[in-house]
This record gives sequence, C-alpha cells and structure tokens, in this order.
Amino acid sequence: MKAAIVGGGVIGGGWAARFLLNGWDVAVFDPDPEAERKIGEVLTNARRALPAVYDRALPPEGLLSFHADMADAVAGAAWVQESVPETLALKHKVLPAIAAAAPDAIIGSSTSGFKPSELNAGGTAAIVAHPFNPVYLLPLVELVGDPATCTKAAEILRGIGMFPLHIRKEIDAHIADRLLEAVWREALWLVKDGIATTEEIDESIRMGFGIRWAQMGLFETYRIAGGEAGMAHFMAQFGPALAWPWTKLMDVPEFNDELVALIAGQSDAQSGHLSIRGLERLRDDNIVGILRALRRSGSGAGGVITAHEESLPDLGQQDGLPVTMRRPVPVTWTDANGHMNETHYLEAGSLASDRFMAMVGADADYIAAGKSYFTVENHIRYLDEVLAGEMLTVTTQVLAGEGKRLHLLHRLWKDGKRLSATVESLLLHTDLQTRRTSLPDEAVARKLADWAARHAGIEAEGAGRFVGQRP
Ligand SMILES: NC(=O)C1=CN([C@@H]2O[C@H](COP(=O)(O)OP(=O)(O)OC[C@H]3O[C@@H](n4cnc5c(N)ncnc54)[C@H](O)[C@@H]3O)[C@@H](O)[C@H]2O)C=CC1
Ligand SMILES: C[N+](C)(C)CC(=O)CC(=O)[O-]
Repeated sequence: MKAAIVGGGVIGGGWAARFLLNGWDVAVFDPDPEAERKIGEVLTNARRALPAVYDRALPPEGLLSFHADMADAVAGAAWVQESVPETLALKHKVLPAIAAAAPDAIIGSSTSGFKPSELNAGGTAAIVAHPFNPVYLLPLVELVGDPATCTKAAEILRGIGMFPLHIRKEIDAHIADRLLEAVWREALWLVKDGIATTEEIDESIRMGFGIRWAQMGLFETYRIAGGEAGMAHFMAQFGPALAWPWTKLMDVPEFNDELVALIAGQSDAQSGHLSIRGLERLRDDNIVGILRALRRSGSGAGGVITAHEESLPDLGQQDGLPVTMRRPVPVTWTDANGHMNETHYLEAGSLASDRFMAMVGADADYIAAGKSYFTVENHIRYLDEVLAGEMLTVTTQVLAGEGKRLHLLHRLWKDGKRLSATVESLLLHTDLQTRRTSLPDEAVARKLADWAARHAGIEAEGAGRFVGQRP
C-alpha cells in the first residue's frame, strides 16, 4: 500500500513515520530542500520509539521516496495526507491539485482548525484527519467529513495503530483542539497577569491532573471525584462555580437540571457498569504505571518520587545481612496467575545489586565517572509464590568480592520470614569507556573486602546450584 505525504514538516514527518513503520510505502512531496534530512531524523526517533510500545514485531518497513513533483508523489496512493501550513489559501491551492492527480485516494487534511466545508470550498472531497504530535506515537486522529469516507478512513487508520474519533458535526478546531485552546488561552492570561510562570503552569499540569487525564480523560475522572454519589453530586457541588470568575472563559452553558441530567446520563452510559471503587483501582493502577515510567527518566512527578524515596529511612539489616530492597509487591508485577511474574524476581535481584553497589561506593557518581559492574550470570530459584501487596524484603550476602569479581546471593523474603526466592548474581567490574573488565577503585575494593569478611561466616544455603539439580 502506498501513502503520499504532501507537506513533510513536523506533522507530515510524523505521518510518514507512522505509515512507514506499519509497512506502507511512503512518497513525500515538500518544496523544502531540507525535508529529506528532517524526515530522516524524525524517522530515526520513530524507529527508536514506536516498536518499543509493542511486544510483537511491526510489519517490515515500507519504502520511503521523495519527489520534486507533487503529482508524481501522489500517483497511485491509497491515502494522501495534506500537512502544509495552516492557511486556508494554501490548502485551497494544494487540495484540488492532489485530487486531480490522485482521484481514487482518500485525502486527509491534518488541519488543526479548518472545517471540511471550508477546506472543500473549491469542490474537493477531503476529510479532516487531525493527528496529535508525535503522530507516530499518539493514537488519536480526529476524523471530520463525509461519513462514508470517514468510515473507510477509520479502517485504514486502525490498521496503522491509530484511534480514529469520528466527530459528529463539523466545528472550528474539532474537539481536542477546542479543549487545548481553552487551556492555552487561560495559561496565556495567567502568565500575562503575572500569576504564574510558564514553568509553574507546566508543573501544575504534569504533577497533577495531566497524569489523570492521560488515563481517564475528564468526565470519568470527575465521576470518581463525585464519590459514591457520582457525577450528579459532583455537578451539584461544582456547578455553581460556573457563575464565579474561576476562568476568563465566562461564556458558559447555563447550569440547570437539564445540563446535569445530560452530563450525568452520558457519564452513567460511559462508566456506570463499574463501581466507583473499581474505577478508583483502575485509575490507581494506571497512574502507578505512568509514575513508574516517569521515574525511569526522572521527568516531572517521577523525579519527585525518586527524591522522596531517597529521604525514606535506611532499610537496616536482617539475619546479619544488609536489606537491599523492601517494598510491597506492586500489582504491575503480577501476571495472569495472580502472583508475581518470574521476570520481577530478577528485577528485585537487579535492584538489590544496584543498591549494594551504591553501598560499596559504586554509585551513580562512580558510574557517571566511567566505572561500573556488569552482571555476567544469574541463577534464580523460585521457592514460593508472592502476591500483590505482600511485603518483599531482599537481603544481600557477599559470597566473593575481590579483584574484578562481585558474587552476591540475594534472598527474597515474603513478609519478612518466608524465603520465596534466591537470586545468585555474578558481576564483573567494567570500564565504561573500553567496555572491558577492569579493577575497581581502591575505596570500592576496600569496602567490598570489608563486607565479604563480615559475611564469610554466614551459611549460603542454595548458592552454587545449577538448573535441574535435585534438592
Ligand atoms: N504542529 C502541530 O502541533 C500540529 C499541526 N497540525 C497541522 O498540520 C499541518 C502542518 O503543520 P506543521 O507540520 O506543524 O507545519 P510545518 O511548518 O512544520 O510543516 C509544513 C511543511 O509544509 C511544507 N510546504 C509548504 N508549502 C507546501 C506546498 N505547497 N506543498 C507541499 N508542502 C509544502 C513546508 O516546507 C513544511 O515542511 C497544519 O495544518 C497544522 O495545523 C496538526 C496537529 C498538530
Ligand atoms: C497547537 N495545535 C493547534 C497545532 C495543536 C494540535 O493541533 C494538536 C496537537 O498535537 O497538540
């Protein structure tokens, strides 16, 4: 299948990547002499990101071509996506030319705000297919226009992993840009009036409601905020605020019984099959997943959690061994069997190794300075299942810690007393520049030798076993 992209800037480049990575051939027309370089760079990022959200390989990538002539680019395409700058005069010039050269193609316009009736004033039959940046990652695409064309378009877009939202009536700026525009306009006032800086406004979004919106949107979130009494109660509580100066947008719908019934009724249809507690758990699991993802990069709320965690009390000791991890098992670590999945036993061992490395001075600064330990072997014994919410405590024993070698035995204790697994790990000290093994710094070697001496007399039951060995 062939897609053509007319206008290969920020959005056209994202569309090109979305189609290519889903196996479509893509032909691009853009008069910008830098278009090929720019799309190449977008594609490099898209190749890095999009496959990372899938557990199955995407189809083999299609062929990318650039054309000096627009008719050449769109000829034979099943889909043409117009993504030229947002001026109606330019769209009026480009769309009829596309329609003439690709009479059988679905023509989608990326326009952020124009209505199909405006776009097609020259007699074309384009639909609005409004995506969100980055187009190769965000699923939403708003479809506006002829229903039969939108239905066909929706099928194609689903085939490249998108979420088409067919808008019932054409309206300036569709749905999502209306919402974004309201927030944007309000933010501009807040900055202009000296109430908040751009950074404070961004923090007010990403530390709070932005995280909720990512997983439940507006109405389901507010349904939960109404507690057991639900949406109608929420509206009764906050409806009067519509008449107060809570926003510069004072052209609000009249707050009356009819509006409450309309919103509450639609909210019941959307979420009434789930209890408020069930919705809360769903929301919480989603937020936990998002927050844990944010911790990896340290962005926004993820950085707050990491900083808070560092201020929590030291983990102490158990059975003469340092405790290197203690946490309740998160629901995200469990699988279809209802218990902690095998991969997370290794994750717990890995986190414990990281913690122990930091304890001997091979911490983040040491790694940033170019030295670290690499794991070269692990052996896991699964001895007992662990359920979500159960407290998992990991102790770490040094079996050997001299020269380049660091040999650890992690014991995973359920509720502090039942041994549920052992993770035996062999790590080698490595120079991060040469990527070859090397000796640790003197201070690290000294601390390690000290821990090894303290652990030498402790029984290491279960260490040194191999797969299939009889008890
Ligand atoms: N940037 C954004 O966040 C979003 C933009 N959009 C919409 O996507 C469309 C494109 O916006 P951007 O990609 O941001 O603009 P952009 O300025 O990054 O890209 C526009 C591209 O069109 C090319 N171009 C100009 N005249 C052309 C012509 N006659 N034929 C072919 N190509 C031509 C330019 O060289 C440029 O590469 C607009 O309609 C915009 O409203 C939609 C969603 C988000
Ligand atoms: C600012 N904008 C109107 C161009 C935004 C969009 O159209 C969608 C987006 O990606 O935010």
